[in-house]
Amino acid sequence: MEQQQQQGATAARRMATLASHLRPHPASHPQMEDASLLTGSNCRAKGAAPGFKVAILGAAGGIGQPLALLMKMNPLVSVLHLYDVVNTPGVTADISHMNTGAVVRGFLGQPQLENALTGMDLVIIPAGVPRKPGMARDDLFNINAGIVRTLCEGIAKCCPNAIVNVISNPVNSTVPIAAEVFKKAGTYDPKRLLGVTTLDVVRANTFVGEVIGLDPREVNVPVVGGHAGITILPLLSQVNPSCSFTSEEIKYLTSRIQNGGTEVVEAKAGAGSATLSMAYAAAKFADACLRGLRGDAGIVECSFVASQVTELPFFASKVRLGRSGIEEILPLGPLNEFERAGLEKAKKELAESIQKGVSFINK
Ligand SMILES: NC(=O)c1ccc[n+]([C@@H]2O[C@H](COP(=O)([O-])OP(=O)(O)OC[C@H]3O[C@@H](n4cnc5c(N)ncnc54)[C@H](O)[C@@H]3O)[C@@H](O)[C@H]2O)c1
Ligand SMILES: O=C(O)C[C@H](O)C(=O)O
Repeated sequence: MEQQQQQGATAARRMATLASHLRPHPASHPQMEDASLLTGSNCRAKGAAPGFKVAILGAAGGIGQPLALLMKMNPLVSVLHLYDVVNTPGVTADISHMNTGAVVRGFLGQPQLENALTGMDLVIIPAGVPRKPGMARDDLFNINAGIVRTLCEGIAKCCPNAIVNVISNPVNSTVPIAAEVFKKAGTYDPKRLLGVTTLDVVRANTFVGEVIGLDPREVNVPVVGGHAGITILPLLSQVNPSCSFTSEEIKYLTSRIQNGGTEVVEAKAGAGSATLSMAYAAAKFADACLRGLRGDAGIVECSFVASQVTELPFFASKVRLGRSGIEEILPLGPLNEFERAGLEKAKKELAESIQKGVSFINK
């Protein structure tokens, strides 16, 4: 009797799956946004393992696509929403065939933004234009500021408690923009808004590993300040494992880390900026946020966040992640003279970039 009931339930589920794939669909693709497949934040999606719900905004882009692939591979993710203004049907179909746990759904264009965001635990934003040779990140402000504002208005409305990871440049301004949007909406929680600076740490670990002859996975370099040129401040005096550098090495490493983005922009010669290493870095950071949400202890990453570590309202430094997002902002630790001088220069530029973002929303 019990066995017959089980067989009946299995057959019904298989029929429903088949029907959902055969049903004519407005977006002409079975994996695209469909109200019948959307679940509340407490429900488990059809066929999904327990886990977190993650949205990527700008998912069809150079970063978005490999990031979608990496998040589909993350066992902590049960539902993955891919939103963009172009090409999400193809990216969604492609990624959804991976036999990993997360259920993937695509959302195309502004009318589908709210469905993309509803019920999300983590929203990652790589939407926006990238640099071309000769440009500074700040040259992207005019286009990307408006994109980030619109997306954050959607977050405030549809998933105000989500952790938000901002990748879109200029990060030193887009994070303050996001904060101002959330303040206006009455949903701002500084513990849940994080600018992604992980690529600076990833690069620093790689370049320092090369110089000292260590596997980069065994190296940890804190990189503080912000995410543009001289605001990127690697603390080479605090490298773990502890090591010393000549002054030539310090100059070389600092400059290479600060200009890592430009190195890629120039090598790509007009075809964009870092996408693959960035997707790796973003996936690493998102995984840390999810492990924090799960309640894992001792998760520490550098990130550009609302901060009292300096007199500036935002600053990148080590933060401890937990169930509520940022649980602690760690102090900078002792800086040497070279780093103190770098910090003063960084703060001047950072203050202007932060103010530019704040004024954009409050003009
Ligand atoms: N934080 C970092 O360390 C870091 C590193 C690399 C790149 N970036 C930045 O990330 C951004 C994206 O870079 P990319 O190489 O992926 O660019 P890309 O042009 O390849 O992709 C951007 C995607 O955003 C989409 N998009 C544009 N407007 C949108 C909107 N309103 N809503 C949703 N999606 C929208 C585009 O359609 C495109 O698919 C750039 O601003 C770049 O400077 C940041
Ligand atoms: O350099 C860029 O424009 C992209 C990104 O900020 C990077 O550091 O690679």
